[in-house]
Amino acid sequence: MKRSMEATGSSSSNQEKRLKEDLKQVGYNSDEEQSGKTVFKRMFKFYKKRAPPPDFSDVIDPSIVNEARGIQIQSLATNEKFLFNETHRDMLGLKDPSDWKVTTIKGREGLYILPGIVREDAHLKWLDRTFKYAEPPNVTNLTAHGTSPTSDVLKAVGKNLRWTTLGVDYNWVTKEYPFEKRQFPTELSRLAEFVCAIVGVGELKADAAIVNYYPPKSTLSPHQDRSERDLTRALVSVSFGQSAVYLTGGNSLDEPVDALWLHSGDVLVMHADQRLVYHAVPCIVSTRKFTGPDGAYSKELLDYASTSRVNITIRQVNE
Ligand SMILES: O=C(O)CCC(=O)C(=O)O
Ligand SMILES: [Fe+2]
Repeated sequence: MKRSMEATGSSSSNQEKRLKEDLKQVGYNSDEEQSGKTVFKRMFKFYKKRAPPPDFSDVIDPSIVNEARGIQIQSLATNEKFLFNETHRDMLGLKDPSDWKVTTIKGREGLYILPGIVREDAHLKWLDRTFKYAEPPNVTNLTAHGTSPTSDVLKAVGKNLRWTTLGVDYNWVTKEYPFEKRQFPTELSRLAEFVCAIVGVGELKADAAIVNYYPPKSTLSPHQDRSERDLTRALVSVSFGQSAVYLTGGNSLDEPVDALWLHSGDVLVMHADQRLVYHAVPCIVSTRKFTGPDGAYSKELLDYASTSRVNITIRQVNE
């Protein structure tokens, strides 16, 4: 996969220039500037920095067309085969696909961003669910320490929760998925199946998900998701709560990197040449407050939603 530097306006030399200027501002000397870090690691560090906060003016807003950066937005032609029904509206909380828009980036064929396709009234319901997902028998980062609660996860350990694996459980140490699987939430497989059908990236029989919980200062380091057994299948990610700067690069850490905003209710699809690219979340940025209908959600959930972020990546691991 090669990207046209001119077309996207985000050539590595431009990025290098900005990063160097920024490094100078924070008092790094030229030896450290040339420390041999990859383009991706420098970008990650740039956006991770908190004091002073980074300049976000280069972060792409996927809901705005930007010719210079190669950002295109299209409506999705809805096909009668995928008629929107009550399940999509009520269980998945999706907007009618005739209102969906899909954003693509020149040179990143296979990457799709669907801004705000989850209905406003469904964001808190999804966030609430993500803490139910963290209950046994599902595995969390706290399970191995024996501190994963059996109920009221948010109230009990919300600040320490980082991830939950669902369905076929990813093994973070061996970076492998086992062959056995547990029951997988229907709403997640339906969401991914529906999105993939509408975007037109082939079938996805989702059987695994990783839920990442991001309290305000947390990050996710640059990585590729390559352990799923069939890498021709798309990966579908959906975000809730506060916004993230999402970095998307190439198949190596030295290729150009784009920074995108991902907001609550946005879906991102990685497919084809974009399925294996390095990506990362260097920072969470507070952009909105959640109030919700009176008494419908706990104070803890409203606080979490108003300060933190949750992302679910839905995957097909087995054939
Ligand atoms: O939080 C995100 O947007 C990305 C999560 C991710 O890359 C992963 O779970 O593999
Ligand atoms: Fe990932």
